[in-house]
Amino acid sequence: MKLAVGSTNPVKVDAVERTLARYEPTVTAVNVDSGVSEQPWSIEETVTGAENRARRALAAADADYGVGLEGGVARLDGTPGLSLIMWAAVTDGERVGRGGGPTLRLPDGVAARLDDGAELGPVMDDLLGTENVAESDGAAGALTDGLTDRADALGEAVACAFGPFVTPYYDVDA
Ligand SMILES: O=P(O)(O)OP(=O)(O)OP(=O)(O)OC[C@H]1O[C@@H](n2cnc3c(O)ncnc32)[C@H](O)[C@@H]1O
Ligand SMILES: [Mg+2]
Repeated sequence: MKLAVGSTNPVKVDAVERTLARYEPTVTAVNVDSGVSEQPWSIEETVTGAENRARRALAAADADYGVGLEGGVARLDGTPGLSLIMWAAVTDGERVGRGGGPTLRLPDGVAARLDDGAELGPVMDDLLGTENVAESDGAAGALTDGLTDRADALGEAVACAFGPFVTPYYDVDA
């Protein structure tokens, strides 16, 4: 399976490679514009970023599928505070599959800085005393003491987005 991933962030490439290992993927990382803010602030904007990355990656590389991953934040109905969300999109050039990853609450101190216009990656680095945590364990790793991490979390979104392409069930009547 030939895949074009719409990011050069190693954690995103790793998430795709590991999740789809069964299909022995060859992965090309493509530096595309997400077409949304650096820090998406809603489910809609985050999904749109993932879709744009998937389409643009497929257009730029010789691949069977384009895969886009986008991180965002959102205030979700029924939960307090600000949540970190993540979405994946997959396209074969015709259809698009979408899948969400885990959601976790951000600390209120982090949320306050995002409210002031900051991006999550640098704010997490300030909190943790790290450099580029968004390219390794991520907020998901740091805020769970490693019970999960950003690659695993993004991988769940990738798996869910691939459903329509790797099963027959989206094309039949139930
Ligand atoms: O190079 P790209 O693909 O853009 O990788 P990125 O790390 O910037 O990832 P996103 O654009 O999808 O994420 C939007 C912002 O949210 C941050 N972010 C998302 N998930 C994160 C995580 O688990 N830990 C730290 N920062 C995260 C990220 O660093 C950006 O500032
Ligand atoms: Mg980014």
